[in-house]
Amino acid sequence: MDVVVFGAGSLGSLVGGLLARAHDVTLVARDPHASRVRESGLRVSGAVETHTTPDATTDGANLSADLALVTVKAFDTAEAANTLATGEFGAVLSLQNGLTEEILTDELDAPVLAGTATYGARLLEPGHVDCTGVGRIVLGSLDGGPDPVAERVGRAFRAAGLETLVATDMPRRRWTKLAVNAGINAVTALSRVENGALTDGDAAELAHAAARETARVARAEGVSLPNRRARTALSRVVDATADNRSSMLQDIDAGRRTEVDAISGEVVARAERHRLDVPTNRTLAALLRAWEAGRGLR
Ligand SMILES: NC(=O)C1=CN([C@@H]2O[C@H](COP(=O)(O)OP(=O)(O)OC[C@H]3O[C@@H](n4cnc5c(N)ncnc54)[C@H](O)[C@@H]3O)[C@@H](O)[C@H]2O)C=CC1
Ligand SMILES: CC(C)(CO)C(=O)C(=O)O
Repeated sequence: MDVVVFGAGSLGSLVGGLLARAHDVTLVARDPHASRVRESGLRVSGAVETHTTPDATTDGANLSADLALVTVKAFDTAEAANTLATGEFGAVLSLQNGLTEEILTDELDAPVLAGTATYGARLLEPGHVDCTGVGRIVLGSLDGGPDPVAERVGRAFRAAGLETLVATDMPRRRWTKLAVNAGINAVTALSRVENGALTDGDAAELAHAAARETARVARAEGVSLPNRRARTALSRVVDATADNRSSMLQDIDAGRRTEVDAISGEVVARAERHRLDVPTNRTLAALLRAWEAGRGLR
């Protein structure tokens, strides 16, 4: 399979590097990472050790491939979609946090698949990505149900040794992940604590309230996500990732823009469409956006 990875930073370099063990991969990345990969290949270290030689470019326009994998940060999705629209792809798959697929479906003719990734990745230096944890990629039809394109992509991922599940219930999985991120990411980022601090107490209650509100909005969107399921998912992720600093907290630590708009902000935006009030997400989004504005990041 030919694969273009649009936005090869941490996650895109890891997944693209692993896919290059079995497929023709082109990374769309920034320099100096792109030029280093072209010169010396891509080193993957940590939980998976390998060295592969994907192609790499800084120009994502006019490319064509069987699959475009979108791994830019959520706030770069619209620009990525505009650039990808100049090319031709058999399918497009996002592995980003937050609800970004709708931005891709608006711009692109190719079928857009939904995906989630629990692999951990960190770009250590140009040409070198660390796999901080082997997780799983789950992908499938954006609307749910069986999908031959998703099956084909799943087989290609597994052929390259990536842990991959093709699921028929992506709507519920996307919203469950959003509920978990709306709870954990926003609360840990604002209170500067590891995920494990949300095991109990007031901060945990706040995270669960954000997840519950998200589940309510999911149901208004026609997705069956009971509060109980969102609560259990959040508690499981807190336990499984107790020592993690969430990606949003890492962004705050590094003084970078966060993915608030695609997580808490998206819950608020969708709630408004259904005339629902989501006061916890509204407050969390406002505080995160105020932090970004105060640092000139928005
Ligand atoms: N890093 C991780 O372990 C995981 C990340 N994710 C999600 O994956 C997405 C990406 O996260 P990271 O890889 O950590 O972010 P990152 O910031 O390391 O990578 C994104 C890359 O896209 C590049 N980029 C953006 N626009 C571009 C353009 N027009 N042309 C070329 N390059 C462009 C940026 O320069 C950056 O290197 C986020 O939504 C994140 O939440 C999900 C699971 C795990
Ligand atoms: C699952 C979780 C909350 C792990 O930290 C995550 O997705 C993130 O940090 O973005």
